[in-house]
Amino acid sequence: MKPKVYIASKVPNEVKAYLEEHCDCEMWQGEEAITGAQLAERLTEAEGLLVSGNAISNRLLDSAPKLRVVSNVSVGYNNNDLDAMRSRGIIGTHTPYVLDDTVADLTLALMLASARRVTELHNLVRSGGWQRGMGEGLFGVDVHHAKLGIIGMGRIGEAIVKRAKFGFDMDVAYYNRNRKPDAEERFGLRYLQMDELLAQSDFVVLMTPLTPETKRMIGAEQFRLMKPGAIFINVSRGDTVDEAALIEALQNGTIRAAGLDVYEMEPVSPENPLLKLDNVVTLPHIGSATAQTRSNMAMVAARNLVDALYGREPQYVIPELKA
Ligand SMILES: NC(=O)C1=CN([C@@H]2O[C@H](COP(=O)(O)OP(=O)(O)OC[C@H]3O[C@@H](n4cnc5c(N)ncnc54)[C@H](OP(=O)(O)O)[C@@H]3O)[C@@H](O)[C@H]2O)C=CC1
Ligand SMILES: O=CC(=O)O
Repeated sequence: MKPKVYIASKVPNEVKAYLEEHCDCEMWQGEEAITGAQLAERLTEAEGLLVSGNAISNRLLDSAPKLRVVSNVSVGYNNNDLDAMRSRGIIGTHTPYVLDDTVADLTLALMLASARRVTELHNLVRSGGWQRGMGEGLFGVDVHHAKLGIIGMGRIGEAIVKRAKFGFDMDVAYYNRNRKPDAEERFGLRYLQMDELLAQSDFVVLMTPLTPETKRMIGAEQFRLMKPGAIFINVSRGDTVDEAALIEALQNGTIRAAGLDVYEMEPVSPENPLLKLDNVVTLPHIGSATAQTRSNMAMVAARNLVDALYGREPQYVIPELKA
């Protein structure tokens, strides 16, 4: 008998075919993303779950008595209750590496768009505001040769460094929980304590996972330490930043601008003041979302799921859940 699996997000046909070859699959068919309540109703018989973005809470697991494997189609797993999974012996997997370049590309897009005011000027042209030559009031700042400070020098951090150093001749420093001598040597990186990095950088990019330690690691004090011309980019998770402090820093000119892919509340409320500020470029948590990369992520997640269900060591077990 094939193991029963619930596929909670749309996957490409070849991934579906692979899963169907090995598992007895049921798949979410809704146009909108599945809600937590809808997911809970569908897990009573499932031994495996392929999921993208839904919280894996203790409550959800209570409604999934046969579940043995949760395969996340994401590298981040901050929405997985690891204690609850561990206590039930559930294997958890994720999809590192496969999305690094795509997320790094998007990070550079946010840096460029914020520095060169791309969305603000796009809106100005579209609304008929380009009446004569552009004055210096609309000038941006250079990305090339600027100082970049990256907080969280992991897989994606390194992919950002490659682009920034070799594409834009940026002077890159980093702060990380543990120093990375190997990356320092390969890329000629400077290691700085966080306060020093904040004070020196023209661009501050936040690229840590969300953990109890990184929750709101950037707040009013950290924005005060940044240069008045600094541009802040967050592609990690919304809760790594005190969003009220960010809004204040952007409104009162403590920093120049921000490029954001993630928010405290997602989807972000249309009433969120961040959406009304010209010096903010906003994206809908779309860092890894190209067709190729999402498809590749789904295949990695499917392989993780099948391997775990068939008693083989999956390639990417969540590190905290490794035996
Ligand atoms: N917006 C989007 O669509 C996407 C967002 N992400 C987010 O990016 C995160 C990073 O991904 P990835 O690069 O693959 O992860 P990695 O685990 O490779 O890198 C994370 C880095 O952050 C460091 N770190 C962890 N805690 C701290 C801390 N308290 N202070 C300083 N540094 C810390 C780690 O250091 P150490 O090595 O010492 O532990 C590590 O070097 C994901 O967890 C996810 O939240 C990822 C993909 C897409
Ligand atoms: O946010 C996306 C992820 O893969 O993590």
